[in-house]
Amino acid sequence: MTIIKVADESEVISKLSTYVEKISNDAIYNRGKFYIGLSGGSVLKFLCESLPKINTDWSKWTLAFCDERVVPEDSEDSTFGVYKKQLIPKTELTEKQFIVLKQGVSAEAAAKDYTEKLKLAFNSEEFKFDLLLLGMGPDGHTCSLFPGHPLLSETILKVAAITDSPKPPPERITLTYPVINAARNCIFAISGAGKADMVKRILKDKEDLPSARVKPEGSLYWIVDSDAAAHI
Ligand SMILES: O=C(O)[C@H](O)[C@@H](O)[C@H](O)[C@H](O)COP(=O)(O)O
Repeated sequence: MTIIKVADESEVISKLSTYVEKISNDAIYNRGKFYIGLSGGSVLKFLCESLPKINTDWSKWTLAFCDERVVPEDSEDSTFGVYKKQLIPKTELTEKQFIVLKQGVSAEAAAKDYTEKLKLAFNSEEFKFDLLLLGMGPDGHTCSLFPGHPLLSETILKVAAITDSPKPPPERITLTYPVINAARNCIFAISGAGKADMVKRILKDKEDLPSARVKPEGSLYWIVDSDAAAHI
């Protein structure tokens, strides 16, 4: 694990650009494609600002979601809805490159459908992402994997439904650890004093919280600004 401490949120955003640029260009050079998993919450804002700055072959990108809220795409709670408005117009990406949630069905049906879409995108039963961009909530959750939730021990499903998310909205789909930990790279991007206590509990005290269970086969980076890193 590499911990990268930076001064503030704008440096989190510029570090993210540097890492995503390098990882995407390596993947495209070595395998001709780049598979990335995006998150919502504060990471969404970081990515909408940092991705348009990078030099890459956008046509080789496939974009999926580490988790997504089961809401209509035009709702402001839809993670894809925000990327559609705030990222696509600033890059050469097209909507077709995003693997999106099926609309108008239950969380469980959406999770099954998403699994099928990932199988097609990867042309495999194994979903090996080049990069997952992750956020961490103040309770230590990542994706929609919350402390104490039974989904933490899911080993069969690759994409699971959750209908009792403590963070609203309650219905979501999420990647599970077998997929997260198969990734070639995972990056947490964390900013602000509100995350400082949890950053310490995870990175210093090594508490067994959901974000601490992200231990990919590949590389793991935590980009943390000085407010979030205050206690480490
Ligand atoms: O749907 C969501 O909210 C996200 O996809 C989620 O996984 C997010 O990354 C964490 O909840 C952290 O969010 P914050 O960075 O806003 O605390």
